[in-house]
Order: sequence, then C-alpha cells, then structure tokens
Amino acid sequence: MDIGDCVIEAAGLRRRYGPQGGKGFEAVRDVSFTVRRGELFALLGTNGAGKTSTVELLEGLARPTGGQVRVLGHDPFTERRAVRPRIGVMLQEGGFPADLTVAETTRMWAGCTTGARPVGEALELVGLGPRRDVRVKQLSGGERRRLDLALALLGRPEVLFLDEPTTGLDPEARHTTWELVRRLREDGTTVLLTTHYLEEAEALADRLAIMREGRIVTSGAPSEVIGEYPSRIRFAVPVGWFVGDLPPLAELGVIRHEESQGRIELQTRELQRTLTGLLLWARDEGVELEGLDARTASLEEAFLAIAGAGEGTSAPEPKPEEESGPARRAVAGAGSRRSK
Ligand SMILES: Nc1ncnc2c1ncn2[C@@H]1O[C@H](COP(=O)(O)OP(=O)(O)OP(=O)(O)O)[C@@H](O)[C@H]1O
Repeated sequence: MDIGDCVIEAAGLRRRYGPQGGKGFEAVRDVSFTVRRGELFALLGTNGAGKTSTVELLEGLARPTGGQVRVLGHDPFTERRAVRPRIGVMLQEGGFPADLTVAETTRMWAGCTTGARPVGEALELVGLGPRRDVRVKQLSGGERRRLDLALALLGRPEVLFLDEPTTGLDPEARHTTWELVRRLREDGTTVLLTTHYLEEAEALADRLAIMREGRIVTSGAPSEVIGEYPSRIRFAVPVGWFVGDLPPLAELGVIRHEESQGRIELQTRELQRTLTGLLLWARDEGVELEGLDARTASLEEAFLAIAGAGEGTSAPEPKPEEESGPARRAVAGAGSRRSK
C-alpha cells in the first residue's frame, strides 16, 4: 500500500483514564490499524470495548498515553489546526442549544466552519429540509442524530468520523443515512464508523475491526472476518432414517454436527462441496430433506463469538468430525454450540 493513500494511521495506541502516574484504567491497549483514502472502516465492539476512547484519539480530542496517531499525515492532537478543517465529527451526543431552530443551529455552526456548504444543502442531505424552522428541543431523538450528521458534513470533510450515527433512527431513516454515507464514500470521503448495528457494518464497511477489552481482536473485510466461521446446513432428519445413514460427514467436509429434536445441523467451511454431496446423496436415496436451510455465517455470529470469547481468543476451533463419520444412532446435542 502506498503510504500516501493512508488517511488514518493508528500504531500501538493506548489510552489510560485516571490520575497521571496512577494506575487508572487502560481503555485502549495497543490498538493499530490503518484506513485508506476513500475507504469506510467500521470499529465494532461491545459496550465499553474502547471504540469511543479510540475514536476520540483519532479526532484529536485527547492525547494518547502511548503509541502514535496520524490523520491526513498530521498528529490530530498537537496539529489540530491542520487537521480540524479537513475532518467532520459526529459525536454520540451533540449537545445543541435547545431553543435555536434547526436552521439557526446549522447557520451558527456554518459560521465556525471553513468553506461551509449552504445551510439548506446540508439539511436536505440528511432529510431535515422540512424541519428547518423547528426548535431543536422539539426534534425527535432520530432527528437530532440527523442534525448532528448535517453539522459534521457542513465543511465537506475529507475524513468523516461517525460515532453510532444511526442509533435511534427508524429503519427507513437508517437506510436513508446508509445511502448518504455510501454516496459520500463514492465521492471519495474516508469514513470511520462505530456502530452496534452489525447489519450496518456488513452493508457499508470495506474493512472492519472488532474490539474487546481495549484491543482489536480481529480485523479485515467483512467477508474475511465472517469467513473465519463455518457455514451451517440444517434439515429435518428424514422419517425412518438415522444420522448414521448419511454419507460419512467428514468426507463431505463437515467439521461438526449436532442433532436435536429431529433436526440436524452440519457445520462446514466448504459449503458448496458439503451441500452438493448431501443433495446428491438425497437424490440417489430418494430422500426429501425437509426444512433444508444452508447459509454462511453472519457477521452477527462472528461478532457474538468474538465478543463473548475469553481473553486472547479470536476464532473458534471446531471439534473435528470423526474420520469414520457419525455414530449410526445420533446422540442428541452432540457437539457443543459456540457460546453466544
Ligand atoms: N472519562 C472516563 N474515565 C474513566 N473511564 C472511562 C472514561 N470514559 C470511558 N471510560 C471507560 O473506558 C472503557 C471504554 O469506554 P468507551 O466509551 O471507549 O467504550 P465504547 O466501546 O465506545 O462503548 P459504547 O459502545 O458503550 O459506546 C469503559 O470501561 C468506560 O467505562
């Protein structure tokens, strides 16, 4: 990668809360990642994982206690003047004067922004045009988030920091925001997003990182992160058949199987091969696989496994399927599900 393409660089970042020299609490522990120009990078993690603490370091709102951060080639804390006009920041809680109208608030903000968009344009972008004369205190929670976003977009930022931008938005408003974020990215804006909506990260992110207890435990393109987890095939065991009547599962690429209440679940890292083998077997035997459902792992499954795992764990190690295939009479609940 050409280093000139790198818009955000975090190297060994640390952030400790508490008195200087004291023990305090380390919320960010050796976090490193880069974000390229025009990329949308999502930072995920459970409550308290350290996302906001990290993003605040990137925004120059605090000085790291260790490591280095560069945004657009500058230190965002010590070279704030060089960085601030080129970034847009949407914080988790905006905090606006409640008695000003939407347009007045935006105008006030525009007055402090170099090269600001016209107020009407910024409000139209986030769908708040019709609400321009409403007082901020009369806005719904979702509308306030959209006003936050309009203010972050005022200066046509090269880098946009979105801290949980769609929290409190109804599904329609959320999708509208996604469309807007996609358009901004297509126009070359680099976006760093934190979100609790995994569907949002899956839909928008070019790359993502999952944080737990102040550390990044996994990162990559969504498909790479999901790809660490096995796909699943589920169906009802045909009446009069046993699991042991299936072809040897290990030979089909099955790495784990479970049977419960007449339904079987197979886990595989080779979904197409396993499914093809299973369907050919069913056709040859004239068997109907009722309720057949085959799917790759979702980001949510990957996230829950990572977030819920113990210290130092990133991806699950599946219990290997026996070489000779499963026992003829399946044991209910054989194999253990990943903890969620
Ligand atoms: N000012 C502070 N003083 C002391 N501890 C803090 C402070 N701010 C945050 N923390 C702690 O740092 C940890 C990380 O918090 P942070 O807000 O960065 O997490 P987060 O991943 O953004 O969480 P959320 O998803 O809930 O917003 C938490 O344990 C939090 O309690």
